[in-house]
Formats: sequence, structure tokens, C-alpha cells
Amino acid sequence: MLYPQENKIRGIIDLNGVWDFALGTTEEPKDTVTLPDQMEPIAVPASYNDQKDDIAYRNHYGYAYYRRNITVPSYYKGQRLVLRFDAVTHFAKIYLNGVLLTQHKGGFLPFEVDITDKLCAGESAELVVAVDNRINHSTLPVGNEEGTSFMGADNAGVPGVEAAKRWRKPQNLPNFDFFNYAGINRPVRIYTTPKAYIKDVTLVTDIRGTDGIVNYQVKTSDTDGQEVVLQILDANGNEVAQAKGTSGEIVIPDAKLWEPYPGTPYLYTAAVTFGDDYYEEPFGVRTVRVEGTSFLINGKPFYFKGFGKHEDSAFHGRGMDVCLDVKDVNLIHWLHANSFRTSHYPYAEEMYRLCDREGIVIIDEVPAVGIGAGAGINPYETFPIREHHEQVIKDMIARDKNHPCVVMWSLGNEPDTENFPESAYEYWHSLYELAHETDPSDRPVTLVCCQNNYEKDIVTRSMDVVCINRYYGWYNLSGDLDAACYGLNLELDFWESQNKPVMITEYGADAVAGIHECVPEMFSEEFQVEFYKRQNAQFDKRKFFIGEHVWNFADFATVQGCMRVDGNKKGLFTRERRPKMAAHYFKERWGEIPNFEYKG
Ligand SMILES: CCCCCC[C@@H]1NC[C@@H](O)[C@H](O)[C@H]1C(=O)O
Repeated sequence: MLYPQENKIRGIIDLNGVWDFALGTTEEPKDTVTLPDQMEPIAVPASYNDQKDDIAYRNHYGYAYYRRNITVPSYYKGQRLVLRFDAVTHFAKIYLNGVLLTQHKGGFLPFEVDITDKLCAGESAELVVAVDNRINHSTLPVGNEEGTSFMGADNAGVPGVEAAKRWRKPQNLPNFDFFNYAGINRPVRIYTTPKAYIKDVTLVTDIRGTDGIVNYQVKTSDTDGQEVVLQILDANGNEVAQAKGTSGEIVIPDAKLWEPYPGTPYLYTAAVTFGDDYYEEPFGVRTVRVEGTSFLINGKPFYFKGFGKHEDSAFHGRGMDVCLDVKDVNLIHWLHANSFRTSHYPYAEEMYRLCDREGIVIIDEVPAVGIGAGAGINPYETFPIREHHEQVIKDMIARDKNHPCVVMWSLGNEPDTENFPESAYEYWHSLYELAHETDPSDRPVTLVCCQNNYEKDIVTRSMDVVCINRYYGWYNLSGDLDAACYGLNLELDFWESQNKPVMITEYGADAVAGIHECVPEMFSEEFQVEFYKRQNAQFDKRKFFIGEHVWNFADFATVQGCMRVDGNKKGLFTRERRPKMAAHYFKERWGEIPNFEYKG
């Protein structure tokens, strides 16, 4: 799916700004919608939860309604009009002049609808978005349907507690550790194209000697066979190659490669012309593949230095904030980091475009988090999520397939892979194959694994890269870093025998900024540093170990719970991006670790 673009042919009508808003109920609006008289202001894009200090906003459960008028200027007469939502979390029903236009399930990927025959140039209409924030066993991310949220506490069996759980209003119980922010979290736009238009562009790059190879495919609307012309422009806008036809191979002589920062992330542009339509797609010439226990970018063994992140900030909630994205990218450079995982959902397209430009490597993850319910319930037999899971994998790859910064797909985070190993293997291996089949560039595919019995888990070892989340010394052996390193090394011995590249995709300790101890203790900044120092020393001894992603880049919001101190405090930075001691530690450590050939 192409990102909306304003150029010499295509136009954009920006629908961001202040809309009207009202909380609804759990009753689903049908084919028509009527809105309450009283509505309040709401900013788009942003989650609605923190835009008003009102527990009803914060803890809402069910539908919420957004409304605004839209107008198509008359100078777009004769153009095709497309209404595009970059993300509405989690389920959206879109109404034009009160009549249902479309609907979409999934809160982290774009959807669009052609409104050419619904709204004429020079006309206005009322646009209404009904958004449902409820999560359960059929959604991704997964919500618990009874009991508690992830890390929630309970005293099951106590009469008063059990009665209160039956008495209380239905509410979201996230089976994941991030606040269930909801609403129109990313931009809304109408974009225009000619009636005969470019539907999609696919670019697969390779390196042959000093030449760059671009295998391309251009999909177009059905028309009378007008010609496709594809120009490759260099960073100065000069044509370096050209091809005609809807698909083919283009050679870029002496190509400049896309290299991760502090290398040069050189970007070319594929300028596509089809009839009157025109679209420019930036791309980079680079290769990615796994070879033995190495992860090769441009044929060189890459070492991941970075983190799991979140789209999370004050006021915006999970709403897109390009200022914060630029700030975070600059902090990534400041840390001498080179990568991050889009935990636990695909991020806004603007962040990938920024990382393409800045040479930051991304592991791209679908919102498949929370697939597990303990040893008693087999989620693979009871959670109705398979079809939706396949859809989000296809949609993520369709959206992000041309980004040079994306080097691996993650099928999900911390599912249950040990209690029902055969069911788990069948579920995840078929999704692994689907991702490989779907990606034209056939990137490596992984699944991020939770701290578990790695000897029983037959899924994690079957991935192209073993990605483990481990909390030795935090969630187990708490505070005892000697025992933690002993246990960690036993597990690393196991992984050494698997002959796969292994990276840690999460490890960390909550540190409340400002808590200091001469003798490091949990929740102090000193302990967070000591935790990393000790465990990194173990990783450094293992050549098959190809990366360290700390959890998390920054503190972030979660549901309330007795294990969360105003959210999750495992950040290297506070939520306001103030560095803790651990940020300074990693800046020094990562400043000494090269992107390539680390450990020889
Ligand atoms: C009991 C062991 C579970 C460890 C799971 C650790 C969790 N991984 C997924 C992340 O989204 C959480 O924030 C992280 C944590 O809690 O800080």
C-alpha cells in the first residue's frame, strides 16, 4: 500500500486537527449513525485517553465517536479521491453523511476507501469515525476475558474479591504490558490520483559486484494499457537508470549502498510514471541474509545495538508524534545505537521513513502480543485470532516491504510456546512460511520468545534468528546477579548447540529515575547499570550472539498494577527522555562496538 504523496500530479487534503468527540457505549453502531448533541474537542492524530483529565476517557471501554466536516476543493474535479486512515485503534467504522462507508479491524496499520463516487469536487460532507477500543481473545493485541491484566495481581478465592470481580463493570484486561491507548492515533487524509493510477510499487534490491540491482514491479489500475516508465534518481535528483514496463530488472552502475549509521544510508528514488499519474518511492540498495550464526547486511556480520521501544508519550498516548520520533532518532545516534524493534506493533510510517534516511535498522513486529493463557488453556485451539493474525502479517509486509531499514519480520511477542509445543509449532511455523512467501525480498523471519523452558520450546529454535527476552536477576533470582549470570550462561550453552544466530530482544530492570544506592539494589539506577554490565559480559563471550536490545528505550505507560510504578520504568530514558545512568553506560559501551565484525 503506497504512502499518501503530494507531487506534481497527486494532491493531499489534510484532515488532521481538532475534531468533535464523544464517548459511546459498547453498543455497535449499525448502517447509520446518530451522534449526541454535545461533543467535545479532540486532537487528531492522538489517543483520546489522556487528552482530558477524566477517568471516563482514561478507562473507557467500548465505542467512541469522532466527527468533522470535510470539503473537496473544486480544482480536484475529475480526480480519483481516496480517504485514508493511517491507523485507528482498534476497530473502526467509517461513516460519510451518516451512512456506513467502510470498517477495519486492527489498530496499527492503514486502511483506505475510494470515495470518488461518494463525494464530488466542490462538495462537503460529514465524516464520522466510530472506534471500539475493546480487546479480547479475538483481537491483536490480546485482551484477557477474565482474571487480571498482564502483571495484574489477584487473590483468587477470597469471597469479597470474587464477588467484586463479578460485580464490577466490564473492562479491558490487557494481556500485554502497555496502556491500551485508543482512537485515531495516526493521520487522516484524502489523497487524489488520476482515474488511471499507480496502485503499488515493489522494489527488491541486490548487489552484483559494484552494481546495484533493482527488481521492480508496478501494479496499475485496469486501463487501456498505458505505459509504465520507471526512472532511478540519485540523491541529487539525477537519473542514473531507467526502464519501461510493469516489471523488470534495473542495473545501477557503481551503486552507493544503504549502510546503517554511522555508515552512509544512501537513498535513491524510484520515480514511476503511468499515464498522467506519478509517484516517487525512496529506497536503498542493500542486502540482508542469515548465514550460519551471522546476520549479514551487505554481506557483513551485523551486531544489533538497541532496544525495544514503544509509541508512547504524554498527552499523545500512542498517537503519532514526529517531533518525538526525531528526538528519539537523535538519542539513538547519541547512544551509538543502530537498531530497534517496533515492539509490539507496526509503528507509524513516518518513523520508518526517518530510519531509512538516518540509517537505523528495524525489526518490524505485528501486534501479536498476549497469545497465551497459562498452562490450563491452549490458545491455539481457543483463541479465534488466526485469520486476523495472517491478515496483519500480510498488511505489515505490504506496507513496509520497500524500506531498507526493515531487515527482519517479527511474527509476535512472547506467546506461549512451551505448554502446548506441538500446537505452538504448527501455528507459528505456518505463519513463518507465510511471511517468507509474502515478502518479495524474503527477509529473515523471527518470533520473540518469552522467558520459558527453552528445552521444551520447539518454536523459537525454528526461526531464522533466535530472539529471546530474558530477565535473569529481575523476574527470577531477583537482585542476585551472580545467580542470574550462572543461569544465563547455562541457557547460552544450550543456544550454542543450536547453531542459530541468537540475540536478546529484551532484558532489563525497572529503575525509578533518582533512586540511588551505594550498594546497587533493585529499582535503583545503579542496579540497572550493574544488571547490564554483568549480563553484557556474558554475551561478549559468545560469537553466535549477534545483538543486544535492551528493554526499554524509555519508560512508558501501562495499566495500573502493584508491579508498575506509574508505568514501566525499565527505560534507559525517562518517559520525558531524560537519561538515567544506564543511558550513559550504554553510550560508552556502544561507542566501542562497531556495527560489523564485532567479535571478529
Ligand atoms: C514473568 C516473566 C515475564 C517477563 C516479560 C517481560 C515483558 N516483556 C514484554 C514487554 O512488553 C514488557 O514490558 C516486559 C516487562 O514486563 O517489562
